[in-house]
Amino acid sequence: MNPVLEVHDLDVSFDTSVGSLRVVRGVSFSVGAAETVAIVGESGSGKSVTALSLMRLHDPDKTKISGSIKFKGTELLTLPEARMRTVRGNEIGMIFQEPMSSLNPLMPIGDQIAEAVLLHHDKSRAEARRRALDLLVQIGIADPQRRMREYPHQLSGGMRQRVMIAMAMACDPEILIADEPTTALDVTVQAQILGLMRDLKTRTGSSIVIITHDLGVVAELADRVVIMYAGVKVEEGTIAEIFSQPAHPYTVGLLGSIPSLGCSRSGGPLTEIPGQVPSPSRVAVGCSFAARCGLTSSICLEIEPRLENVSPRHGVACHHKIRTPVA
Ligand SMILES: Nc1ncnc2c1ncn2[C@@H]1O[C@H](COP(=O)(O)OP(=O)(O)OP(=O)(O)O)[C@@H](O)[C@H]1O
Repeated sequence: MNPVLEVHDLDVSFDTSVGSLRVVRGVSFSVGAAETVAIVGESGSGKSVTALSLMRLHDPDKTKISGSIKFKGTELLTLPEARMRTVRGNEIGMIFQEPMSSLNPLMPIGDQIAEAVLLHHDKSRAEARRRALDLLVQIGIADPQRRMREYPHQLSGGMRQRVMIAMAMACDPEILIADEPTTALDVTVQAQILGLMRDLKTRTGSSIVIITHDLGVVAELADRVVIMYAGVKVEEGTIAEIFSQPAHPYTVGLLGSIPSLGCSRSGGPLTEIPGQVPSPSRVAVGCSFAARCGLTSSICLEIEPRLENVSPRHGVACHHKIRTPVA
């Protein structure tokens, strides 16, 4: 089956006061129907910039985007803005880390969800409100009639995120892009929101792109994983490949720093990857992970590794790929 979303050789640069900064470099991935793909990496690895590019939400005067982003075969990068507006929200939904910045503080949430319904469907106001109520029930909000009349500040963080999900689902998108949807929430609420997303995915058959720095979230939700580092895709594979046969030292480092998995996988203590993601203005020649990697040799400092497949759907960009014995 054809992928719903196909990103090929995506490159994103920003014009800044210190010159042009290339923050995403040649990233490719695809998302199939009803598939969940997680884009994972530490802060500054280019995940959000990639997500915003999918929706063409960058300031066009300050951003240069090249490559190709095809949604159901249509090239989005050259689509006229008016047509792009109908794709956003109608066919591709998006939820962000901080729902407060996307919700209108002055409007009851029932009205906001109904507005989202009206924006994308030819319905009467009464029908839109009924659909809003139905969505609140679907996302597990207790006493939805009362909640409809409440304002965002009257809801907890978890409830606000549920409302954002309801708004994104109001138009039955083919694909939902979720940028760190659980990062601002406490652990119990995180688990509830992930459960809700899993439920919706099963019920609606939407594809999902989830952006996260947290491999724990990935384990809960994703079918495939794209690992990004300093604007580059360094590894990609199925969830089983990434968790049981990680081949890039960066992925191994990320896995070692997940509390529950870190202990149980290796039986050893939690580890941290030393150092931090280089700023886009300081990306070095060769492998951008070399400065933090325990396997670095001279070739890593000279030649940027290209992504090579170690199995049909498992690709790795590293001169010293780790071969984990299959258990
Ligand atoms: N509008 C912009 N202008 C200039 N640089 C930017 C802009 N947006 C992002 N960047 C830079 O691009 C790099 C990647 O940022 P991005 O937000 O995609 O990272 P991320 O992996 O999503 O991390 P986080 O989880 O912290 O958002 C960072 O170095 C960031 O400072």
